[in-house]
Amino acid sequence: MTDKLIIFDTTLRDGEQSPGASMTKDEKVRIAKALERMRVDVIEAGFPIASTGDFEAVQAVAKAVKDSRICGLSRALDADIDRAGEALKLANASRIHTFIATSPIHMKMKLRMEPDQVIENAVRAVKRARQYTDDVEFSPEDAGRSETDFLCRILEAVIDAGASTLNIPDTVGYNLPHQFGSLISTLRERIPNADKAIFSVHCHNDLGLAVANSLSAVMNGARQVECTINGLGERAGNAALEEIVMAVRTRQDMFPCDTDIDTQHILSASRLVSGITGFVVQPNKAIVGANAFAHESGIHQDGVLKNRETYEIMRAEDVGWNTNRMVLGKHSGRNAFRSRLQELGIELSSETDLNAAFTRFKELADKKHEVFDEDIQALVSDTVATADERVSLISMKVCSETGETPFATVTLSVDGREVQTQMSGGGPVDAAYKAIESIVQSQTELQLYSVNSITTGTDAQGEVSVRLEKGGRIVSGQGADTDIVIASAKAYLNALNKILSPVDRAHPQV
Ligand SMILES: CC(=O)SCCNC(=O)CCNC(=O)[C@H](O)C(C)(C)COP(=O)(O)OP(=O)(O)OC[C@H]1O[C@@H](n2cnc3c(N)ncnc32)[C@H](O)[C@@H]1OP(=O)(O)O
Ligand SMILES: CC(C)C(=O)C(=O)O
Repeated sequence: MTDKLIIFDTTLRDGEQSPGASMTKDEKVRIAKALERMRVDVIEAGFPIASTGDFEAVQAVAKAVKDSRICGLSRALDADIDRAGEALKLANASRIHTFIATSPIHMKMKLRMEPDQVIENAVRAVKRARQYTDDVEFSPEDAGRSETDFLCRILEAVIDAGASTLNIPDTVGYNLPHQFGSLISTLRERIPNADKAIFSVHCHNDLGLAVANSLSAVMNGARQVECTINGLGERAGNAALEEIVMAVRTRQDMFPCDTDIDTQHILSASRLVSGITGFVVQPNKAIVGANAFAHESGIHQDGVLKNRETYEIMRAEDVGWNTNRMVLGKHSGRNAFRSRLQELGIELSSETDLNAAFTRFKELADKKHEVFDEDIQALVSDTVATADERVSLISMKVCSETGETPFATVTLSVDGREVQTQMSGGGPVDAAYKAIESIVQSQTELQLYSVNSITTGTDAQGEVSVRLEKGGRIVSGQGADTDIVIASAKAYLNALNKILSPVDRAHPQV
C-alpha cells in the first residue's frame, strides 16, 4: 500500500523570509486559498510573535481556509507559543510548530545555552503548545549540523512531551543527499519511541540540494516534506513544492508514498506567488518555468511530434499548462516547421515551396530569437508570392548618416541577369526605391506605403505594404524582414513582379 506523503507548505512563513518577498494579509490569504485548492495538507501561515501584521495574517488565513491545517511558528518560548495559539483559535485544524537550535555552534554562540537547557526548553515548549492543540511539531533547528546522539536525546524527549511531528531541518543547506537520507534512517532506528511521530524534513537550497536532500529523506522514511512554491525562502530558498510533488508523482516506481496534491493547480499557484512577491520565475525552472515544456531543437521536436514521451517525462497539462510548446527557432527542423504550417492552416502546393519557405525561415531564425506564428505567415506569403518572380533582390547596402544624404546600392536579378545600381534619396527607403526603379523602369506610381511591426521586441519583423499604379492598373505588394529597409524593398519588388505578370509581360520595361 502507498503511504501518504504530507505536504507542508511554508511559502507564507519561510518563503516570506526571502528579502523583498514580504506579503500583505490579503495577499497571504489569496496564496493560502490557492494552496488549499491544490490540497496542501499543512499551511504554515506565519510567525505570529513576529509582528501584529503577521499575527493578523495567520488569524485571517486560519479563518479563510477550511480544508488545510493551519500552522503557526514559535520559538521555544511561552510568549511565542501563546501568541501562536491565540492566532490559530479560528482554524478548523491547527498546528503549533515550535523550534530550538541543536547544533553546537547555534547552542553555544546564538542561544548561549547548555545542551541540557535546550532539551528542557524544548520539552516545556511542546507541553505548552499541547495546551492549545493536539497537533504539535518540533524542529531541532540546524539539525543538519547537529550531533546525532544529541538529536536522538532531544527528539525522544519531545515525543514523550507530546510532539507528533519531528521536523529535521537542514537549516543552512549543508548536507549531501546520501548523508541527509542516512540521518533520517538513523534517527528512525535509534529513537525508541520514533514510531509515535511522523518524520518531516525542511531543506534549504544553499548548495542547490534542497529537493535532492528532501527526496533522499523521503526514501529513508520521512513522510512530511516542508517546501515552498517556486522554492522561495530564506537565502537561496527552500525545496520547491512543485519539484517535490512531481518528482514523487513521476517516479512512483521509486517511492513507497505519494501526495494528495492536485497538480493541475501548480502553475497557477506559481504564477500567483511570483506576481505577488515580484520574484520572476526563471525560464528554465523545472515544472513552472516558461521553457519547462518547450522544445526548440529540430531533433527533439521531431521526436515529440512522433511521440511526446521521447522527450517529455511529464505531461504539461498535468501541472496546469495548456499543452507543451514547440518554439520555432534556428535549431528547428523541417518536420516541426511543416507541422506548424498545418496548425496555421497554411498549405504549400509543393515540396519546393516548402523548402523555399523553410530556407527563408532559417534565415529569419538566424536573426531572431524566436520565430512567431505571425512571422511564419509573413514569410510564407512572401515565399508563395516570390515563386514566379522575374525581379528579385540579391543584395542591398544602405548608408544613412546624420547630416549626409542617404544612398542605397541595390543588386537585383532581372530575368536571371544580375544588375547593380546606386541612388541617393530623401531617406534610406526612398534611396532603395529609386535604385530599384532605375533598374526596372516600371514607370509606376507609389500610391501607398505602410509599415507594421508583426511581433514584439526590437528584433520583431516589420511588414511593409505598398500599392503601385500603372495605367489604371493597381497592384499591392508585401514584404517582411527584421530590417525595415529590406522589408520595404521586398514589398516594392513583390508589387513590381505583379505589374510584370503576364498582363504586362509583353511590354516589360526592363
Ligand atoms: C531557521 C529559521 O528560519 S527560524 C525563523 C526565523 N524567522 C524570523 O526570525 C522572522 C521573525 N523574527 C522576528 O520578528 C524577531 O526576530 C522576533 C520577534 C522573533 C524576536 O525579536 P527580538 O526579541 O528583538 O530578538 P532578536 O531577533 O534580536 O534575537 C532573537 C532572540 O531569540 C533567541 N532565540 C532564537 N531562537 C530561539 C528559540 N528557538 N527559542 C528560544 N529563543 C530563541 C535568540 O537567542 C535571541 O535571544 P536574545 O535576545 O536573548 O539574545
Ligand atoms: C524553523 C525551522 C524549521 C527553519 O525554518 C529552519 O531550520 O530552516
